[in-house]
Amino acid sequence: MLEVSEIFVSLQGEGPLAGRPAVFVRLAGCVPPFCEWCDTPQALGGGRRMSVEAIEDEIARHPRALVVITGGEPFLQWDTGLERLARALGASSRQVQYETSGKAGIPANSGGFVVCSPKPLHAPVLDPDSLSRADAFKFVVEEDISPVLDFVAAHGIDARKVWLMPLGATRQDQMRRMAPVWELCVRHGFNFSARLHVLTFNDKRGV
Ligand SMILES: C[S@@+](CC[C@H](N)C(=O)[O-])C[C@H]1O[C@@H](n2cnc3c(N)ncnc32)[C@H](O)[C@@H]1O
Ligand SMILES: Nc1nc2[nH]cc(C(=O)O)c2c(=O)[nH]1
Ligand code: SF4
Ligand SMILES: [Mg+2]
Repeated sequence: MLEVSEIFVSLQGEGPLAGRPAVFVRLAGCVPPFCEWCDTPQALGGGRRMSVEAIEDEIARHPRALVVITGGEPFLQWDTGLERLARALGASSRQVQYETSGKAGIPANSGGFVVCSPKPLHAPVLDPDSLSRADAFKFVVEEDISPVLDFVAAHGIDARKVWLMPLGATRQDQMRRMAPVWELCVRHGFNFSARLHVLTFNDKRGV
């Protein structure tokens, strides 16, 4: 069984696969300390208990090539159902992409494209083996980029795997921070990620 916050169909709004049609499975529960600016506080506690088969059935109703598994912290539920769901999706023609902070670890055989969004306050609990399994890193930037540069240097991360994304759960905050974050990407040779769903729908949920 898995604790689910929501399942919805949309477009991937951020990161390396932005723009792609996708089914989103948002698993419930995260590891404290929570990010003070988390834009999905409804997913930090418990969710609706669903069997892996029921989630597969729900996903099957939406013929999208990409399944984004997010949260909360999805890998918290690896041993209690997510591994089984990942295997079932792997056996289908779907591509899986994970959104993770990395603080619950990243399994060796996730079978998907892992986008890790490390937070400075979690850095002490992130294990190097897990981080080596991330396919891309998406850092949320408010203003000061030095924690990102320190993290990238400490873990020897290739700039081509790094995306900077402006902090902000509203259109107004995104608009305000896009230019400075864009400039930081230009200066340091990082990729830029907008938050397309926020720019398009502001702080609406389930998009
Ligand atoms: C809600 S989190 C769920 C996945 C995982 N817990 C994580 O943090 O990566 C999904 C993505 O939204 C980002 N995010 C959350 N709140 C945000 C905010 N206020 N502004 C910008 N990005 C935010 C996270 O960094 C992460 O990349
Ligand atoms: N459209 C859309 N794209 C997203 N990419 C990652 C999301 C997430 O909350 O993990 C997200 C989300 O909530 N909506
Ligand atoms: S790790 Fe992700 S889900 Fe958890 S509090 Fe931070 S942004 Fe929210
Ligand atoms: Mg989101």
